[in-house]
Amino acid sequence: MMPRPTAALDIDALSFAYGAKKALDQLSFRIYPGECTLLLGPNGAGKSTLFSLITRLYDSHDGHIALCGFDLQKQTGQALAKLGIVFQQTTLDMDLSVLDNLYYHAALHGISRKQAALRIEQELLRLAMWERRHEKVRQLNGGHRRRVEIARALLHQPQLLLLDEPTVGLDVPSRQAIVEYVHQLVRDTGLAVLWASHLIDEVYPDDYVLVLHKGQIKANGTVDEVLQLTGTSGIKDAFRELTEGVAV
Ligand SMILES: Nc1ncnc2c1ncn2[C@@H]1O[C@H](COP(=O)(O)OP(=O)(O)OP(=O)(O)O)[C@@H](O)[C@H]1O
Repeated sequence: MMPRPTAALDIDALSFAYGAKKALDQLSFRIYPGECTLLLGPNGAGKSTLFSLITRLYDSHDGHIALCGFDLQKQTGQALAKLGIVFQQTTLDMDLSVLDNLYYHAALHGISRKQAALRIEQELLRLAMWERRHEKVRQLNGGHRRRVEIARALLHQPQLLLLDEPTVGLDVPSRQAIVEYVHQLVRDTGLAVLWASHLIDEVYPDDYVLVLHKGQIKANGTVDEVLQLTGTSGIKDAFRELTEGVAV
């Protein structure tokens, strides 16, 4: 058997508390290149806390996080260089053009102008946004703004992409386009994705599913494995079963 590649994200016995309130309790899981993992959890499950720890907004000395083999605590710069993120709230500059937003971000990452031009063209073409590159972000609809944010998160060629509910507030066609685009990207480039979502219908059959509830992992596996574990025939029912009657 071929040895598995290094995990893009390796979380080991990770815990975190806000004062006396435990938000994450001994989380361990891995995501490998070319895998899309949907992180499902009801309100308060701990999704935002987990993302804050992976992006190092918060720090935990209780457990370990490694990105592509780099320890987030000891090799922070190398680890974070492997990470791209799209936050729930847009962080684009509304009054700059699509291109200027992307050049600005590339400069922050130390990418040369020439290299940035190549990367920006590649990502905007892939997202069908190249034609709109001179438009101000303010003129774009929500779905197109999201695409620009995804392009931006990919400019420095990360190996792990974190998506924090990227389709919230979008209409169905825009949502479907983003879900399809991200899955295509995973298939084509071997990117690893951790996608926090409330929307069960964003799960594809070959995705991995991680169900978080009250700071603990309730299930972690392929869609089929989670259905088997819960004895259900749909991921919606499985989620309900695992989170004990919490409304989806
Ligand atoms: N700053 C904070 N101070 C105290 N407790 C907090 C703080 N932030 C989150 N919590 C608590 O930690 C737990 C996990 O919250 P977290 O925001 O990570 O969940 P979530 O899954 O992202 O929820 P949502 O889907 O509502 O954003 C919850 O019980 C929450 O009340």
